[in-house]
Amino acid sequence: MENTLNKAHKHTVNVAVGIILRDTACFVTKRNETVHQGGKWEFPGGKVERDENVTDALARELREELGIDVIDSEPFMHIEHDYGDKHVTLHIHTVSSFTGEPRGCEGQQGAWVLLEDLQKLRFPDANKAIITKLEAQYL
Ligand SMILES: Nc1nc2c([nH]c(=O)n2[C@@H]2O[C@H](COP(=O)(O)OP(=O)(O)OP(=O)(O)O)[C@@H](O)[C@H]2O)c(=O)[nH]1
Ligand SMILES: [Mg+2]
Repeated sequence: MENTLNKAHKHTVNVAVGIILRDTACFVTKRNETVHQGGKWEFPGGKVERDENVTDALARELREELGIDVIDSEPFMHIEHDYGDKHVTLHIHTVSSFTGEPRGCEGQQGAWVLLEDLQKLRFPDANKAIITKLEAQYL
């Protein structure tokens, strides 16, 4: 059974994802139209590189994408999702301590959104469980 699982998930892409929290809002960005799941909102982050752990990848991606330095992050949840064209494993952390002011450093749109308003935005399908858990935990 374990072999079957390993085989099925051999091509999963490991992604470090940050829920940037301040009071009752979180900072989200919009994915470029041309990329996988383009045009949808996302929690900032990106692929974990070889020889990198999730915490390091998260810090690197948030520095590159938002220009912030993570002081502290906490594991929030894991999600595996198969988009058909791509299988992803999201390693999601909450980030409530950081320096700098987040902005879209790579030209992407960014916004502070109240947690209660997240469900109004269009996110990739894998993100539904994140929003459900955030609402349950913080609202
Ligand atoms: N960053 C991020 N990726 C997500 C989320 N939800 C989700 O399904 N993904 C998927 O995770 C995958 C990797 O994320 P990414 O495109 O940000 O990776 P990256 O920054 O390293 O991009 P690059 O290496 O192409 O420059 C994408 O296929 C994306 O569709 C999310 O909330 N945030
Ligand atoms: Mg990214």
